[in-house]
Amino acid sequence: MSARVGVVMGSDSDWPVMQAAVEALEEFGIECEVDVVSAHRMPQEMISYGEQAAGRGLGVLIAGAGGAAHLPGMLASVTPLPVIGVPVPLQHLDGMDSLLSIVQMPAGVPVATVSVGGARNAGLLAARILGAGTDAEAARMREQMGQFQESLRAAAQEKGARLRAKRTQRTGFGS
Ligand SMILES: Nc1c(C(=O)O)ncn1[C@@H]1O[C@H](COP(=O)(O)O)[C@@H](O)[C@H]1O
Repeated sequence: MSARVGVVMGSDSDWPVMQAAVEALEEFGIECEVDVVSAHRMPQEMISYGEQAAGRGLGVLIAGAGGAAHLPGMLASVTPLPVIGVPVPLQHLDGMDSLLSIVQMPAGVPVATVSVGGARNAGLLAARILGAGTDAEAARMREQMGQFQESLRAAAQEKGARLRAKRTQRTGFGS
């Protein structure tokens, strides 16, 4: 099966953050490809990657970058596919630079931006986008997403139960 999601990043130094997107996709059995594609450092290759992505069978692009993070927006400008941007936090500015560079896109060129370092949600959002189709793959994705959401609900309930149990264990003054 060919890759359905392209997970690209400005540098291999982004991988510790971006691998969470790949892990989420793998949980959903979604084939993905991973590469370094930089708008700043390899502009021609970046344009080719974006222009060819849909024709190669990809359905969603996840693009992570740090600092002056132009990669997600530039990819969005040359592909009709949905692009999810992941602001990667660097040593300075706590990722605010990455976040603002990705999220403040001009009208007409949308990038769905997740939180700073939010690569896992980027993977989950890609799964949801693929699950919005009308084919069998989409139906399978929706089914699995439902199960995943059910597991979230169960985990949250468990947290509540733990908290309540902790409070009822309190004995005496000041405990
Ligand atoms: N923001 C971009 C782009 C781009 O947007 O084209 N290309 C590389 N970078 C970012 O530079 C940071 C430092 O990269 P190095 O670690 O290679 O110096 C990375 O977070 C990368 O995403």
